[in-house]
Amino acid sequence: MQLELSLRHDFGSFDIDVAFTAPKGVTALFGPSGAGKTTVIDAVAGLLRPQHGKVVANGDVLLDTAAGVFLAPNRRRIGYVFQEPRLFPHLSVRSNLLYGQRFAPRAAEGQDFDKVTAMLGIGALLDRRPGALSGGEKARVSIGRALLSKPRLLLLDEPLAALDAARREEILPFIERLRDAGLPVLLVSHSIGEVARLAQTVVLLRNGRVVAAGPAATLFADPSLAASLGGAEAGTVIPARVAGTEPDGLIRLDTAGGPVFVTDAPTTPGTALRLRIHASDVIVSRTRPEGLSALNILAGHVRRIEADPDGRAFVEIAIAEGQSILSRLTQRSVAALGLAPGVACHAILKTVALSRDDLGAA
Ligand SMILES: Nc1ncnc2c1ncn2[C@@H]1O[C@H](COP(=O)(O)OP(=O)(O)OP(=O)(O)O)[C@@H](O)[C@H]1O
Repeated sequence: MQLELSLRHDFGSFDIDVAFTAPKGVTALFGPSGAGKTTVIDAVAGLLRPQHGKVVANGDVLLDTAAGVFLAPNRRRIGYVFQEPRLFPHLSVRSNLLYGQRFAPRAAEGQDFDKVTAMLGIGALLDRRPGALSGGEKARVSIGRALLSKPRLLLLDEPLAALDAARREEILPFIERLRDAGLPVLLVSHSIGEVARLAQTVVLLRNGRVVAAGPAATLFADPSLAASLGGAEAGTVIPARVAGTEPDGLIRLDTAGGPVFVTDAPTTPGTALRLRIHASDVIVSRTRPEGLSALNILAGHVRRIEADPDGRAFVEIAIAEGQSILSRLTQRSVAALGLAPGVACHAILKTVALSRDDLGAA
């Protein structure tokens, strides 16, 4: 499944001109408020009829202004989950879910009622009304309703924004499962942590234009994009695999740059994970440090350095072919250490800095 989109529209006070391709998996639209994220997904859903544009989902043309094609929203087979779950308050959870199912084409592939309710953990809620659900439960029901319409593509517009951290943590694994089940997802999110955890592809928007688009790991490792992709919360995502539990309880993850020890992670050896490493949690040493309490020392070399206007810099450290992590240092440290592209160095991470939030399913 692949989504190709080009879109030009002038609202008068704001004009948007974007084009990108979303391969299968989760594609995140990221950017500041007013960048045009919702406008893009509204055009995909058919809620906006742009002045110029083309939307092709797996070869099916949903919109082509040049050819006069505009498929009505209900014929696009797209599931749209809004920030606030728009459930029918007078209907039970079961009836809300069945409402989604009414739109599913008979022959369409997709998961059936029992599978969806089991996957989202909402089987016990079926006879309740939405008013008697928590925010996280409502979000799951609204994702379930969208899934039961057997969409070819799921649009998630800030589905977790209204939830607290605990409820978010409740939903994230379900979105990971959708991704793993192969359903393409276009996700709008303000949270760089969420994007890092879920997205394989990132489209960075600003002022109605695409600033950068491509594989998430590549964009996150680009120091020149770090200010836009999180700023103080910027970080990279690297693959990791659970090696086992140490006698002292720490869990060893193997990465291409060496072992990383964490306190909270799945313990089944062999489990593949995505490990997010915050740039501000990484310090850099030219020599391999001795007598240091931090256990996580990854060897690599400097690839790129990008200075900030505020006296700091993002340093990209390559730890393996195609894998980098970022460190956020003061420019003074960069100079004192003599860091420059090609210089060998060690990236040091504190074990306690690596929390469960930073580990996602691969
Ligand atoms: N129907 C409309 N008429 C006029 N302007 C509009 C319309 N819809 C959106 N806009 C403008 O387009 C711009 C982009 O809006 P959009 O909702 O796509 O941004 P966004 O990136 O989703 O922002 P946020 O993160 O705040 O939701 C905004 O300046 C908005 O005011």
